[in-house]
Amino acid sequence: MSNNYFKIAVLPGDGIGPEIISESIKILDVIAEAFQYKFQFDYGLIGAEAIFKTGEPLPEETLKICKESDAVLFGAIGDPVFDNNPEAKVRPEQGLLKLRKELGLFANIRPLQTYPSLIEKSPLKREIIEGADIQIFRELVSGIYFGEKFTDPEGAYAYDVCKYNREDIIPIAHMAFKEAQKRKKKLTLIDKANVLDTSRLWRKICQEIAPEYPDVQLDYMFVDNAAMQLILNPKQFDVILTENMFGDIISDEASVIGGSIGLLPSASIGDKNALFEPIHGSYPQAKGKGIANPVASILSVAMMLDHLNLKQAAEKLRQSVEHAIENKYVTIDLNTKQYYSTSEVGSFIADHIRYSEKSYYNFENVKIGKSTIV
Ligand SMILES: NC(=O)C1=CN([C@@H]2O[C@H](COP(=O)(O)OP(=O)(O)OC[C@H]3O[C@@H](n4cnc5c(N)ncnc54)[C@H](O)[C@@H]3O)[C@@H](O)[C@H]2O)C=CC1
Ligand SMILES: CC(C)CC(=O)C(=O)O
Ligand SMILES: [Mg+2]
Repeated sequence: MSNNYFKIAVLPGDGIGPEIISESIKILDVIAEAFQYKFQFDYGLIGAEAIFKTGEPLPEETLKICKESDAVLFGAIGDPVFDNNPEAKVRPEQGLLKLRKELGLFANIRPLQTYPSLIEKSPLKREIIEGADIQIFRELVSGIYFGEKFTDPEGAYAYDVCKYNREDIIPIAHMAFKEAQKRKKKLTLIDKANVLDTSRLWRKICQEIAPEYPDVQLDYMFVDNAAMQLILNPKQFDVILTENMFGDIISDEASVIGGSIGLLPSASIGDKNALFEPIHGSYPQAKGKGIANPVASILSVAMMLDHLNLKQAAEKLRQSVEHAIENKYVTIDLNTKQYYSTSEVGSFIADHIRYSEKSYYNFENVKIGKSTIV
């Protein structure tokens, strides 16, 4: 990887995937110009689109592009054709799961923050959510999503096995402890150790590792209680560490604190590869309507820039996203009375980067799209 030239694998996927990814590419083009970087975009098929075109949810060619990249930018996969057909053997989600496994992306980091101008938009009360700031570390390549599975041909029973090895837990646990050291020094392991052997293994390993991080307070919480505590008192959390399925579920729940799932980005990190994706899915009901919030994907780009060590560009991008949100330049999920389209929000953020980097930014220079006022 040279200092200013980066190969980015781009996998738009299904549903709103292509729409949000096209806003992220718009942003990367502006960042390339403003900061003198060169991004080479190599596009690949994945998910339902890949099944329809090739018969496979993750074609070999896509995997090759990803393995040869400095980072992968992923949109979303999933299509009602498969969601509504339990008999389908080849499914879009298999493409994403296989990609995560093949790239060894063991840690999925999902940051959650609140924005002052969105506090009133949340169904939760101001005093509960104001200032909430949580980093979720979700294990991504083991557990029940990857265990042995079976469906009885007669349809009488089915099972999915949840299995964890020590080696699956240790690396992500260290990452989470280290992150807690940089923050408020509190790590909460969310599990179901009162029932599950796998959860007891997670607790045992965290207890073994904890003495290496004496400044970090390690807490435990059962996942059913955690689902409640996240809504009752999210400010009690700093860094959360959890297994694959619990992390999937509680992070969608936690997105309500920020105002919309359309705001939450993520980084999936492995030893050799890294992939950046919103936490949401393909939101098929919104496909082609221009209403999807592109911010989760755009903030995933900020996480990608951090990973590529382009910290200044990442910081500028985050400032521009905040500027858009604070100026109420948002999609319909955040303001049903006055809203902008997916591409208008992307352009507003891109223009803010462009003009403020050239130091002649003022609000007049920014193209104001036509908002819809209800
Ligand atoms: N990483 C991925 O690619 C994921 C894929 N999926 C797939 O996506 C499909 C739809 O799944 P759902 O359970 O409906 O989850 P979803 O995350 O696609 O949508 C759930 C709800 O979240 C909101 N939402 C999601 N993204 C948004 C955005 N960018 N802007 C504004 N609002 C947004 C909408 O209200 C939507 O009805 C399924 O096929 C599922 O398997 C689901 C989760 C993750
Ligand atoms: C669609 C699944 C494979 C994953 C999921 O829901 C997620 O990673 O958030
Ligand atoms: Mg999910």
